[in-house]
Amino acid sequence: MAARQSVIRFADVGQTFLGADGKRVDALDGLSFEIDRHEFVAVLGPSGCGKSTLLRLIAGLIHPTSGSVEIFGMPVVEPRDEIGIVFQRPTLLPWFDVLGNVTFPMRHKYGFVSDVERTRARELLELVGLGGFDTRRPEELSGGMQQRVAIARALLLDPDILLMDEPFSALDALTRDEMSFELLRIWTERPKTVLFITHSIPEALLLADRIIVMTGRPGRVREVLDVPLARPRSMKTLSEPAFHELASHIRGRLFSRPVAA
Ligand SMILES: Nc1ncnc2c1ncn2[C@@H]1O[C@H](COP(=O)(O)OP(=O)(O)OP(=O)(O)O)[C@@H](O)[C@H]1O
Repeated sequence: MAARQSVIRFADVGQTFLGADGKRVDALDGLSFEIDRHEFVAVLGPSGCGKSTLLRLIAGLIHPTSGSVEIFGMPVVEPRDEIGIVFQRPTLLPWFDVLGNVTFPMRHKYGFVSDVERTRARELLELVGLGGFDTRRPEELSGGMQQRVAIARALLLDPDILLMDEPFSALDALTRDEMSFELLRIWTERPKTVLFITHSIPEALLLADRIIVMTGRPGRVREVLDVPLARPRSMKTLSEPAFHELASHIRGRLFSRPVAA
């Protein structure tokens, strides 16, 4: 069996912000966990518990007030190419066509896009099911299609780590299920370490190897749960008894208060 390799490591991380009213907001407190290479980990927690903050820490967009955040054993000091990010909204640039949007990270980083990268971008568009859509404008695409473009863009620099912040929450329920299965297919074809933030217990169970369940603010780890559901997962997975047992367990954890130590 291959040795486990920790890719993301949070050690006793605390994050405090100063609100607009000058009051201190403790967003995270004593947060510790590790994520292994090519693991798919979902993060579930009540609104405002610091899930996006956790993602921004990994992305190097903010720095922890206390504790340490490491990627591949090195503290995160700035945004890195090893990380691709997909947000809730696709945030496509309306003045670029689909290909221009997917290749944007290259243009932003190097000031130009090579033919090799254009070819790679077209391959990624095939991968996300948008082959032949290169010259379309974002406004011509549905929400699900735009989010596929955002996923292709996040994969352009071939990141080891994919951070996804509620990427499907703005989509209708059917498209959301479809996108979940698409993401699993992409992850199988191009293994990545994925951290996926969601409010949806079924979505977390369908996608993840492990689920980090957080407490309310300040966010801490309430439980890290293995998801032993067989892969490949399909619509059938949703009706497995184990799926329902896990969902009800998580629901109980999310809606119970922590017991004082
Ligand atoms: N830059 C900031 N300045 C001040 N407060 C902030 C800042 N960023 C986040 N916060 C606060 O930190 C807390 C955690 O925010 P965060 O967005 O990480 O939560 P979340 O779990 O992602 O929320 P949701 O599930 O509603 O998206 C919230 O109370 C938020 O208001």
